[in-house]
Amino acid sequence: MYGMLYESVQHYIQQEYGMDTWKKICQIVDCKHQSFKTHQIYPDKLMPDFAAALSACTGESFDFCMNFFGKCFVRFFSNFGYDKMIRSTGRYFCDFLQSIDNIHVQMRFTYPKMKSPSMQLTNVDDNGAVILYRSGRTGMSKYLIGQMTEVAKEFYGLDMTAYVLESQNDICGGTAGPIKLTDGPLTVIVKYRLDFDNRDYMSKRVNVIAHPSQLKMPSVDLNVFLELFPFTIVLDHDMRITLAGEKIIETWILHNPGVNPKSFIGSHILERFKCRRPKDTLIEWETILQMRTVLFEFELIRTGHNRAAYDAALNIDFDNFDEASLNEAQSMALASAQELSAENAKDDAVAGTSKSKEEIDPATGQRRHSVGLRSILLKGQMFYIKDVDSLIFLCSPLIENLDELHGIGLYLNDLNPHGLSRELVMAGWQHCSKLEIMFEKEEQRSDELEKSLELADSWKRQGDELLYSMIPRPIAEQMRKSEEHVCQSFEEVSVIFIEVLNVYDSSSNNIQDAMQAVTTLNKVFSALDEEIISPFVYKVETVGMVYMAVSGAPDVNPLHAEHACDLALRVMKKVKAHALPGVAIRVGINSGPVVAGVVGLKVPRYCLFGDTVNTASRMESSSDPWKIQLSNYTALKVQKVGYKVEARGFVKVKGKGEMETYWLLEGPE
Ligand code: HEM
Ligand SMILES: Nc1nc2c(ncn2[C@@H]2O[C@H](COP(=O)(O)OP(=O)(O)OP(=O)(O)O)[C@@H](O)[C@H]2O)c(=O)[nH]1
Repeated sequence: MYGMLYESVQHYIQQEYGMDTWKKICQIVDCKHQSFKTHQIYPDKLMPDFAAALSACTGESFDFCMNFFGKCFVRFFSNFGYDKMIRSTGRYFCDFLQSIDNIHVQMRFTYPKMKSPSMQLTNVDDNGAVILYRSGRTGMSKYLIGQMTEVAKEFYGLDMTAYVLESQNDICGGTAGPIKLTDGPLTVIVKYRLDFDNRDYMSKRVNVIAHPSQLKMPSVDLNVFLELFPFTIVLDHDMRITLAGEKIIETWILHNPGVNPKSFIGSHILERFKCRRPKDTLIEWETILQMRTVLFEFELIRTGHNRAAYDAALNIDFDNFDEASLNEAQSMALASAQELSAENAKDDAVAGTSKSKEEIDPATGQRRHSVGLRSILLKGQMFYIKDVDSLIFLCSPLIENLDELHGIGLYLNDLNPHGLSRELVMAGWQHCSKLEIMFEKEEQRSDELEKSLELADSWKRQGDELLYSMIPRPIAEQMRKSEEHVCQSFEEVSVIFIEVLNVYDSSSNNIQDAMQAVTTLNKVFSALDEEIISPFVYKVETVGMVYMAVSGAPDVNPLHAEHACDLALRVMKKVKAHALPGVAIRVGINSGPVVAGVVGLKVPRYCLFGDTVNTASRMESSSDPWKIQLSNYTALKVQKVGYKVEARGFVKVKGKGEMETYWLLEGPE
């Protein structure tokens, strides 16, 4: 499915539910796309997966989400100026409903690989209408309701409610989980009742009075139609071709060399054509009579393989058919035509059962090339002509560009001059070449955008890592969300100070010594960093040879004293194992209340304030090498849970007087 539909989903989920929800949905769906390219095709199943993920994130039902996506699409396509197209479809909502097919068909140049649904208005009344939706995709029926509701409201000021009257193969409908959206063998058919105020349309429709001059006009001779529309065919109640425009017969012969040209007239339409749109339509008089507002597409069945056979077959005199009189080329043409038509019949038999055999080449999205000529696709509507009690398929060939025109074996002058076919081909051709340039430019731009998004993403990640190294992640995220300054008080934390000893003799002026000291210090501090296990312990800062950490902030942690002691014991062991010559460390820990906050603008730091910090620092500065000194309060806390401590006695601590302290010997068994 084209990226435009997913762009609308992404845009409005971000707008209505926020970027975090969108990111969460992408995670659930495992969607790798940072953005969607309008004209690129993505897997169909993404749409229901997004709906199921949004349903899981918001608690809304799956159907609600698909309905929401349909509304998003209508709001979004105005960005492409398509709202003008909707407004121009007609004065009334019913005019629009009858034009949806046409809208998609007209979009073929812009979305050449589009496999759009077909819609058919089967009934209109003062209170609304009944519409039949056919599609090769499952799960989109509520999406369509969202689209129609939004168009009714936005473009026609109508409050419309839609509900499903009956449906075939539609597995949507309240399913909470993702559903498989496949272009499978099934054709989804859903009949909706649309309730809205339709009195204006009905009144104007009934009161259309033919101009008096029209009443006297003679009925039109069918042959005039056939001249005006040379690809037209006329059908009787058995759906047999009773009349046909000269161009369609000529093309049929071109595509079926060696088959009696006269056999075209009188044959059943399905002997000569495959109905491409609407899919799986019953080609019977009564059914088609109900579908006069629907756009049909019929593909000419061809056994055509090359011009030589065609040229040879041209002079076969089928009226006085005498096999013996055929020359070699004509006999070959006849034989290969019969052989290919048998093959075609076999193909159709296979396609008939699987119904999924697409004539569309999945790689290019174009109709598969025949061995020689391309098949021709006729697009038009079925009209009932009362005078002759016949259906006329008023159509013209759907040709996207000059290459396709040649591929079918036609020329511009084969297309009726007054219809738009020629302009369409030329416009299509120019349009396509312009579009191709635009697509390439857009592809480049979106690749650049994709790359810059990835680059921005990696920069953001690096920035975040840098930020989280200065400020704890929860604090940084809190700061992102609100402008106000972050400052918190904690009832009880444990602060750890670790000083690295004998790394550097400050009296030495020797550069080598200084560089050696930096290397050693970096080694020790890196070893300490590896022991910081978030969120139990957080590294606050390093000042000179001193490394400061805290347990219990920013994430409150009742076991802060234990985690602080565990860190100290691990670090002691690790630095000893490094056996750096002459280097030793000493550790001090204290527990108590602190105030924590981010200070500074240039290099914002997460700092702790309070006497607890000062005392912890004193525990370290008055400790011995290779020793862990605990304040009295911390020692008693951890002793209760099995940590082995040894009383050091009373120590004279600067600014604190005599303090009873303890050595930490080891952790609990
Ligand atoms: C006016 C501009 C519109 C454009 C450019 C447009 C284009 C498209 C495109 C590109 C697709 C995807 C098909 C594919 O990728 O194979 C699509 C699908 C679809 N469109 Fe439109 N569309 C338009 C209007 C509408 C409107 C007004 C409706 C109905 C009210 C509608 C109903 C649908 C539905 C139901 C699908 C889903 C495919 C499916 O059911 O098979 N579209 N359309
Ligand atoms: N690294 C670090 N040390 C701190 C912090 N807060 C206090 N200290 C140290 O804790 C010790 C005791 O602090 P105070 O009681 O304020 O003593 P002071 O008079 O400011 O500093 P001294 O000159 O060391 O006595 C001092 O050595 C401070 O440097 C801090 O946030 N980070």
